[in-house]
Amino acid sequence: MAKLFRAAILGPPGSGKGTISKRIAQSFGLQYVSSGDYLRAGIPANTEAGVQMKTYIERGLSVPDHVVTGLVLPKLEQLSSHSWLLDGFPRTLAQALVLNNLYQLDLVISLNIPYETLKDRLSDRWIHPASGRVYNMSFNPPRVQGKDDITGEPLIQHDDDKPEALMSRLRQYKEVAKPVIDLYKTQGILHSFSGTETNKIWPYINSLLSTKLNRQLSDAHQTP
Ligand SMILES: Nc1nc2c(ncn2[C@@H]2O[C@H](COP(=O)(O)OP(=O)(O)O)[C@@H](O)[C@H]2O)c(=O)[nH]1
Ligand SMILES: Nc1ncnc2c1ncn2[C@@H]1O[C@H](COP(=O)(O)OP(=O)(O)O)[C@@H](O)[C@H]1O
Repeated sequence: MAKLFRAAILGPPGSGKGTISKRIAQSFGLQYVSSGDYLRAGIPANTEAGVQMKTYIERGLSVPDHVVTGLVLPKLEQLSSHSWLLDGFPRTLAQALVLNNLYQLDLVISLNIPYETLKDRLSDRWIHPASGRVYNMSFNPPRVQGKDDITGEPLIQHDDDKPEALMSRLRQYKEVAKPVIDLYKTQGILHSFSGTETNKIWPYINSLLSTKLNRQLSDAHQTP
């Protein structure tokens, strides 16, 4: 059996993690595991804890580690025979250490996108709240303006995607992400990509993954 491939993509809100992850999942057949999607889907709306969690998500604040790991790790257990790509997890060092105790990642992609670009993208980001589907009015607009492509339901804009809130979200992201990035750098599995356009970064990520996955496959074939 081919060896399983485990990867994660890191980057600030708006850096294109979701957009790039979907391309990776499609091109390389990895299972896509998004902590944001699981949090949105997994939080019971009608409990006090659920209401509190929703407030974190709506404001773009980090949800407590035990809540996120409690949702993501069981999903990974279900995917024990699959190769996967994590989007948005781990976000904190505590999450990274828990993950590290269970799985050895093969590759971590880190996206470095200038603040001005993030600000422009997020102020133009529209979301279908029930599914987490994301649109951008210039980059990937919905087929009908203001409506989700699949359900036809209205799209909304998050308050925390507005420039005033974004600055503090990004500052918080940077502080929290640094030790996570350092951990993966030390392990020699970190690959960073900088730029302002997803379509220009994508060919480099595509080629990195092709190389890594081919190498992994040929190593697996050589193992007696
Ligand atoms: N203009 C522009 N928008 C982009 C580009 N890449 C992604 N986006 C949009 O920017 C927003 C943030 O991207 P997303 O993948 O949700 O980032 P995430 O928060 O890191 O998961 C979305 O509205 C995307 O459609 C790009 O190269 N140019
Ligand atoms: N690993 C995580 N740790 C803590 N909170 C998280 C994590 N992943 C997602 N969240 C919460 O879910 C929200 C939505 O996540 P996501 O869809 O990845 O959006 P974004 O890329 O804009 O941060 C985040 O703003 C945050 O509140």
